[in-house]
Order: sequence, then structure tokens, then C-alpha cells
Amino acid sequence: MDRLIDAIERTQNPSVVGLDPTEALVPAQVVASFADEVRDSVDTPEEAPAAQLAVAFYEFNRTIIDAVAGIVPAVKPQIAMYEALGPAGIDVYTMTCEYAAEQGLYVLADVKRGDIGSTAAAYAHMLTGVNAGASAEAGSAGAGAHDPWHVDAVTVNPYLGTDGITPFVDAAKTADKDLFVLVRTSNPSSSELQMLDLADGSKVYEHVADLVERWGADTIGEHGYSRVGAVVGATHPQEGRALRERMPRTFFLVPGYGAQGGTAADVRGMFDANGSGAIVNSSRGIIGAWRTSGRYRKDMSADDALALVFDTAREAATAMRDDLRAVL
Ligand SMILES: O=c1ccn([C@@H]2O[C@H](COP(=O)(O)O)[C@@H](O)[C@H]2O)c(=O)[nH]1
Repeated sequence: MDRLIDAIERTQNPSVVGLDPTEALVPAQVVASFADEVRDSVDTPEEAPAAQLAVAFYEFNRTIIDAVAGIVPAVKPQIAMYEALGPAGIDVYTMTCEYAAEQGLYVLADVKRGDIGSTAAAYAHMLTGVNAGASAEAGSAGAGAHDPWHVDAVTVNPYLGTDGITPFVDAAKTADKDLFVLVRTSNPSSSELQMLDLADGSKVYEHVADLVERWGADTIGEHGYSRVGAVVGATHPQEGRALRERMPRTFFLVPGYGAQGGTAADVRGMFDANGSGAIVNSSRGIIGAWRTSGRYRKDMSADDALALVFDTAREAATAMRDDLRAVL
């Protein structure tokens, strides 16, 4: 986690921009501008719509990354939006991660992996990269591996327990990277499972929190936080504050700010006494700021629309930074 915390200190900004493009979040003229290029490059006409959207996503993402680099320390590309487009989308996912890394951003891949140990070991190669002929065991890639993903951290679902997590912890140690485990998620149905009572009087999410502290215990870095972070939703300010006490060595990824209703005041308690210990995500609030700016016109050129995306994303990222700084 040290590299992330250093990047937060450099930018004086504990926020991360989520790269969650959808067709509705990319100006229509930008998508349309790639029609000719894509028509000439695909093997079959059926591939064209997804391929066109994928190229548009990449152009859009590069615009957002250029706008926020230097203001934020990190980006969080959400893989679901790219997987929805098939192979062209996956290509654009890796290209986006590579471009963000080239701009000096910490890349947090929101992939929410969760499976049995042997499969988790294969998934964990997203952190270590791959060597031809290497087994799927975590850490088998190591030095000299080809790293097609260009990510610094992944999100992981703990529902399968320790053997689904250990390969990611091993891979993170091998590759000097991190993972963030879902503990108290921001979504409306999160309490169905996470708030269930256990026999000892604690809640399910509290038990997961204790496991996360334990999973990271031998990976504490120079800043006092482990490589195993926790996802704690901005929509749960009270539990978030209690988790900060309960998990002194665990860095938090806090989604739910902005579009889901979370505020700077809500996330304040998720930071430690030094104003560290957490990074707050906003996706739609930043990348969709052009739509709510009142400055968009349907008859704009694609170039002008991208310029608006750049300006509004930069303004929104700056406003979020200042909003968080005001409470820390
Ligand atoms: O508890 C969670 C875990 C992950 N997310 C992800 O964060 C972003 C939030 O997007 P917004 O547009 O800022 O609402 C998205 O990728 C989610 O999958 C989360 O929201 N809550």
C-alpha cells in the first residue's frame, strides 16, 4: 500500500476516479466518429457495434486520464463495463490500464474476483503477470514475467474464505502490489448478508473485517498499512467509523461518494487521525460530469465534446479533492 499512500501524499488528494464508461456516459458524437474506422477493421459486420464502442471508450478514458492526472493519485477501471463488449472491451481495459500507468497513476482494477484456491491462483496472475509455461500457482510468474494487465491492485470478494484470498496475498507480496477485499459494500442490498448476526454477537461484516486484518498482518508497509485493504462503502458512515477503529492496519477503498449519495462528511470517520487510511472513489460523478454541466450540445463536434469531457472531469475531480480536504 506504500506506493498508493505515497501517491496520495504527492497529490494531497485521497480520491480515485472510477473509469466505468457506458454508452450513455460517452457523448454520442464521439462514438459516431469511429464508425468508418471500425467498419474497415472488423472481420464481420456483427462485430462493429461493440468494436466501435470499445474504441470510443478508449478515447474517452484517455481524455479523462489526461484531465485528472496530476490531480488524483489513482484510477479504478471497472472491468464489467469492458467485459460487456467482449474481446474488444478487454483489449481496451488493458490499454486503459497501461495508459493510466504511463501517466503515473496507481491503477486499481475493480474485478471483484472470488473462487476456490486453485482458480484464485490463476486470477491472481493479474497481479504477477504471466510466464509462458508457468503453472497457475500465485507467485510462479515473478521477475521477467509478461504483465499484460498493468494494474497495481485488484478487488476481491471474500465469500469463499481464506483459500480464495491467500493466492492474491502471495501474488501481491511477490509483485509489490495490493488487494482490496469487500467488507461493507455501498449498495442498497448489502445488509442482507453483511449485517447478519453471528453467535458471538458480532455481525458478518465485522467477522470479515477481522479476517482481512489477519490476512494482511505480515504485509505491513512503511506507512503502517498492510497490502490487504478493505472496501467500505461511503453510504455506511457509522459502520465505516467503527471499522476504522477495528482495522488499524487496513487501508480502505471507499466507493459510494457522489452518485450513490455519500458525502465528505460521511467518509470522514473512515480516515485515521492523520487524515490517511482511506481513498474515496467517484466514477459517474467525475466521468459523467459533462452531462450535468449544462454546457453539452448535441450538435457539438466530437472534438468539442471531448474537450467538454476533459474540462468537466477536471473540474469535478478538483471539486471532490477540495471537498475531501475540507473535512480532513
Ligand atoms: O461496495 C462497493 C464496491 C464497489 N463499487 C464500485 O465502485 C464504483 C462506484 O461507481 P459510482 O458511479 O461512483 O457510483 C462502481 O464501479 C462500483 O462497481 C461500489 O460502488 N460499491
